[in-house]
Amino acid sequence: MSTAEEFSATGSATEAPLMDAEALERRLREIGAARYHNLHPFHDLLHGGKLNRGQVQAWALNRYYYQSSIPIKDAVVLSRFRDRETRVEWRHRIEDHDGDRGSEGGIERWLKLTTGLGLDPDYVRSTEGILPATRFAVDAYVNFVRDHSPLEAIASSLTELFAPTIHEQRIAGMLEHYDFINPDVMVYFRRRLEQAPRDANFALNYVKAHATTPQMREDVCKALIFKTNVLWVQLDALYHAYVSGFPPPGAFVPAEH
Ligand SMILES: O=C(O)c1cc(C(=O)O)c2c(n1)C(=O)C(=O)c1cc(C(=O)O)[nH]c1-2
Repeated sequence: MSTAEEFSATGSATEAPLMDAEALERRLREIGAARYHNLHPFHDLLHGGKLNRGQVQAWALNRYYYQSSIPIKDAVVLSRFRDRETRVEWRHRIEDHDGDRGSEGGIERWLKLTTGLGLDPDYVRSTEGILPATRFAVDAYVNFVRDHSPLEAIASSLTELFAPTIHEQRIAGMLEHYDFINPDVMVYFRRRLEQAPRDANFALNYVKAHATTPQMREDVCKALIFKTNVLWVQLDALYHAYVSGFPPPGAFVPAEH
């Protein structure tokens, strides 16, 4: 059933708002259960210890582009709100990733991982070796929050509802299976275990309160589907390049195959 059909079947603008909000949450959780990137075969390989160090390097290098674009995306989200309360709530997301003078943020924590994996931080920061599909997908996310409604911009962050489970799997799986991974380089994910639930709960409560019509609820669901696709295609591209073995011209080539 499409999201449009589901909402015309289960809700109307005249129904009690609480019911509509609960139906929306159920639908969002169904979308995550069916489409989140924890289901992607690349993650099975990564968390199950089936990749070599070069393939893990390729994943971390590409993922840096996502990490470093998140605060840019969040600055765009913030710019969509005239309402001070929402901006005040949202701005810590930028600080979480950028840190501050004298305090480290998520981007630096990510560089601990890439450096621990043996990648030169200047090379990682340059983003020169990333896959074209990584760049296109991540840029599409930034453009989405600029070009869609502020409600959809917030809704597109809702994949974070499902992130803590995958972060736990990743910490445990990678520490268990790879001798080149140690707890120090996994600090990024440990920190996200506290940050992601707080952010996801705000976004969920926001869309439940502000998506007050069937069309708005439909738009919220579509924004989440869009975002699951942003995540999924990045792993498709990594799989094609580094598992199937077809890196596109100009992309990072691991020393270890
Ligand atoms: O490792 C992951 O699987 C994963 C997924 C996601 C996500 O679901 O978008 C984020 C993160 N990590 C993450 O670390 C992060 O900071 C983050 C921010 C956002 C967002 O959309 O604003 N998603 C995610």
